[in-house]
Amino acid sequence: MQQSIFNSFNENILPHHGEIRLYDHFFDSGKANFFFEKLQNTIHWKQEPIWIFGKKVMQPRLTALYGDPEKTYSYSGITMNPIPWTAELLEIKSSVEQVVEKPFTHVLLNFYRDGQDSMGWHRDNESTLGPNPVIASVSFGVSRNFQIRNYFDKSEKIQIPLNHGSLLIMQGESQHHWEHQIPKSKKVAGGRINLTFRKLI
Ligand SMILES: O=C(O)CCC(=O)C(=O)O
Ligand SMILES: [Fe+2]
Repeated sequence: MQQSIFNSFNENILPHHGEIRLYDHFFDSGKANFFFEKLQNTIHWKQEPIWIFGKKVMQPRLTALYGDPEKTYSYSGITMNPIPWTAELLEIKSSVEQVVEKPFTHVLLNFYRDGQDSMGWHRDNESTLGPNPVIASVSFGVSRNFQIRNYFDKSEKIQIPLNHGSLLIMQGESQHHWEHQIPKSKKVAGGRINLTFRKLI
């Protein structure tokens, strides 16, 4: 049986204002290996530009958006059209939904090819995600550090490794009060695929 999201084994990582919970071995290593290979080879990965302070820059990673066809997703000045769900993505989505007990409409995928690929500080607080979004983040491949800091007091910082097959759930006020990033690392060798399931309203 799947664990409930409110199970005490998966304690809230945040000290206040929102919830972030980690399920470290959500997928066993056999399943996680299968999904990493499959996604690496079949997802339509692209390197897309974004706008930062009025400047167009290439994102330091590959991305893709899959999901229900009728809605597009916009962030950092770009609009992405979803590609229809694949069998593997639907399988991962359904496992995650059994824990979260809420449906998702889209998944944003990130492929960090090596330690030089990264994602900068941000909050997932676009109005199309609703006021207190639930975001479920699945990781396959090499472990990368996930850093979280208080948006209003940047000295309050938390770091956790996101391992092969892990599931991280962010909800409540977390996207108002806290920002997150995947920093570059000289120590990392190998690729990592991350999927963030979202509900667009
Ligand atoms: O790669 C990760 O774990 C973070 C992804 C993320 O924050 C996002 O897609 O918004
Ligand atoms: Fe994010």
